[in-house]
Amino acid sequence: MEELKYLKLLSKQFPNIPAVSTEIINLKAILNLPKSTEHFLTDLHGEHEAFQYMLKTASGVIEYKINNIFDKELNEVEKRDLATLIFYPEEKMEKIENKNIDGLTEEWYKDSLDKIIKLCKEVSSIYTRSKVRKALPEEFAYIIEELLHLRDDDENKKDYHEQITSTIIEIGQAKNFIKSLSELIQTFAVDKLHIIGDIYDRGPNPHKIMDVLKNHHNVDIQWGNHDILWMGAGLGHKPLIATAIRIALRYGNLEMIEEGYGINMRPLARLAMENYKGDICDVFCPKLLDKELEEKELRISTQMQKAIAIIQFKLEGSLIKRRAEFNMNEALYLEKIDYDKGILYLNDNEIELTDKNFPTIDPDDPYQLSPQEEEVINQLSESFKNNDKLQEDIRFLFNNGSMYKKYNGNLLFHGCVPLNEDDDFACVDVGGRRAKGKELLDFFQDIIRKSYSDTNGDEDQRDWLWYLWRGEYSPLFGKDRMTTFLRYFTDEDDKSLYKENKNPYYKARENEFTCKKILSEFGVDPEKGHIINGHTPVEEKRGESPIKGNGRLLVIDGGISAAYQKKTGIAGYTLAYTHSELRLISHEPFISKEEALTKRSHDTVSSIRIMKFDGQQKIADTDNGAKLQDDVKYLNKLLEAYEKGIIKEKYK
Ligand SMILES: O=P(O)(O)OC[C@H]1O[C@](O)(COP(=O)(O)O)[C@@H](O)[C@@H]1O
Ligand SMILES: [Mn+2]
Repeated sequence: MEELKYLKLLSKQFPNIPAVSTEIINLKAILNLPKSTEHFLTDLHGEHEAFQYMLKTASGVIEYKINNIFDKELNEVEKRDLATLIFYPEEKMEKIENKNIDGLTEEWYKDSLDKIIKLCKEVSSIYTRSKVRKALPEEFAYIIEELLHLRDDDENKKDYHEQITSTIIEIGQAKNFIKSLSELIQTFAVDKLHIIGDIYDRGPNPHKIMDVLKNHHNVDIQWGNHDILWMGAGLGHKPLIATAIRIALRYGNLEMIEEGYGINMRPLARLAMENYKGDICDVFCPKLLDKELEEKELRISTQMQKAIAIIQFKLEGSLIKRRAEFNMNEALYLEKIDYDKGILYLNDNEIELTDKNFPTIDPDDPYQLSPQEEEVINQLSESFKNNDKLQEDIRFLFNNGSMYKKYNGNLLFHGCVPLNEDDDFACVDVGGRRAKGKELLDFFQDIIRKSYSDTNGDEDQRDWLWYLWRGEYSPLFGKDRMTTFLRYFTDEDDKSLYKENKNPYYKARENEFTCKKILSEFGVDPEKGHIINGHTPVEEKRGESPIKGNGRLLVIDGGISAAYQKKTGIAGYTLAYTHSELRLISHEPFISKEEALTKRSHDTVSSIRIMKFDGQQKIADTDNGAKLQDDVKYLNKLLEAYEKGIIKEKYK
């Protein structure tokens, strides 16, 4: 009965036998198309240019195609020229124009258009006509569609094709065409983009990465700890705002806050100058990566970092006291200090502080903000909450992100599934109950969504975002503690004070057994699926492998973040999942767009094949394919109902 009701509903969309039949034929054809490419990136950490490059090149997929199609026809330099024209069409054309006396000749345009059209045909060939049509730029949709559907061997249409390209050149539209077609190639080369977390912090341009993601045709995000930090900050959570600003100052990225988001930092600068005047506080000096600051600017920025760090520690202290269930008393440092002597009493140890200047701390009430600190953080909180760009960015993160994702037989998450010392799922007290494994991640996901949708701004809910940033059982953080305070204020020979211990997950994931257990817990086939992780830079230099658990788990954070490249020795891994293989790609550090444009040889990416499929993976083998197959099943039933007269056909 239920089924009949459903079929009747379906008959509104497909009112007669020809309509149902057309749809069945259409869906069956789609199921037979090759699976489109998925591209996995992680830990972008504000490195907008490197990210753009990986995206534009589809981690080597485009160069790979150029190699295949133009194998004999073009030499290495010509192939690279074609590749860079597709990656950076405007800049590349400008370069050639400036170099050649004749500028861009008609012959050059013709030749380039021909090659680009050929490549575009190839990358779009795995999609249905209707999907291709939807991706076309409005202004040239009709012409591009014509060009893409002309067959190379159709002699009759050869003149027609040539006529189109020469007219494009004649009417001065060749540049625009090359640009549009290049963008199309980039769009078609990768159908689905997965970002396994950490878009924010350390690098200079997370706000620009967000703009790219917001415009992407098909992206999902698995939240990282640094994203949660900004999502909470955007909701006005003060300890998270203080942390986000502190990290921006630490990495010399004030510009991102002031210009990228247009947040006024003058009140904090004033507070810093008034309270920390003459304070040397070297440890608060920004880690400058590629720019130099003037002496005065450097001093102010250093003092600002200290000022906001103290605000952060005070706010965190109050939060830890308010939320006993977070179990973080260990981090209540400010009340364990003898301010006259400058000594920290920690677990029976007396530790001399390296910096004893705490002008805004009242030893009797160390977590109390001074009136000026209070004013500054309130003003910052209002600026964050009322900032249109930031609100747009975090809305996108809340709406398009999740704690984990199951996609085409793989399990994607940023950090870990917390385990205990016995390598079992850690059982954690959360929100008045105990949860572990998938249930724990679902709990967090739920609370994150509520923290956004609950417009009354329940502070208790938002504290969980802070917990996810740095709590012991946070699947996004995956360490037992965060030792920021100790790293700023102590300098013991014994660096164990600073040690942040990773959750047992990070050892256990070396075992195939644990990986399979986790895959099963999340309902993913343990024999075929993979866990795909970010978060911990793979130290290739020290011989660490990104492939763990006998191939069941892949860590693709090799450090796109410039700040981590010394440690890793490379510039990150990405993963491409095509219809024929799963391929892990290791990248050399990205220097600059300029260098990418002038390089004469092809990209120095090396790749490891994780899995090669027998034959070709079809759409029928994907999650979407399963849904389509289900649709076909019901359409067949509808067809039968029409044939048997159970449901009456309608014709207009
Ligand atoms: O190097 P910094 O800026 O002090 O940051 C270190 C902090 O970042 C973290 O590594 C977290 O960031 P990641 O997710 O990028 O690892 C903390 O564990 C650590 O306390
Ligand atoms: Mn992380």
